[in-house]
Amino acid sequence: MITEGKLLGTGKRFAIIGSRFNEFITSKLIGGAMDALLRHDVKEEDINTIWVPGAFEIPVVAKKAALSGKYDAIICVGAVIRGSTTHYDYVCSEVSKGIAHISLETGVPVMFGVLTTENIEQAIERAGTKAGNKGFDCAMGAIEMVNLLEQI
Ligand SMILES: Nc1c(NC[C@H](O)[C@H](O)[C@H](O)CO)[nH]c(=O)[nH]c1=O
Ligand SMILES: CC(=O)[C@@H](O)COP(=O)(O)O
Repeated sequence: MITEGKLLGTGKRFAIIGSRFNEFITSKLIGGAMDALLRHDVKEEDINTIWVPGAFEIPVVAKKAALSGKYDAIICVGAVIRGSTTHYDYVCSEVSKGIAHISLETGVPVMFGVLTTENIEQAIERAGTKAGNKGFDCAMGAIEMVNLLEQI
């Protein structure tokens, strides 16, 4: 019987990929992810934080990380905030599709922690204020997925 995923990251290795666009949000998401990992028995030396220019660049780096065999899970965080053109739609669509595809293609859990918001306020709310920290949540999901996949 597959038990509910354990919430310990003992001995597991994680990559956190953050996009520098809206860095003031991404840095909070990375902090939340680090907090979750360290609180659940992951060693600091087993966490590699990688910065990319924007969310659109996350998938290519996530794919290389997943194929490297160096990580048990990959946590992708960033903030795509709608502007005045349709660029937002294309970035969000490609980032989400890309991340999902890598997970399925490689079998490595690649967590989608990229905020896609209508405005800055919504992003701030999800980066450690009244709506929690999506980076923390994604890291907890990563720990659960690593343990769960070991049991299947
Ligand atoms: N507007 C946002 C972007 N745009 C930049 C793209 O992600 C990409 O870096 C560029 O199109 C070059 O390939 N990125 C974000 O992460 N957040 C945004 O709000
Ligand atoms: C998500 C984006 O790419 C967006 O912030 C860019 O802003 P704009 O659509 O005003 O060029």
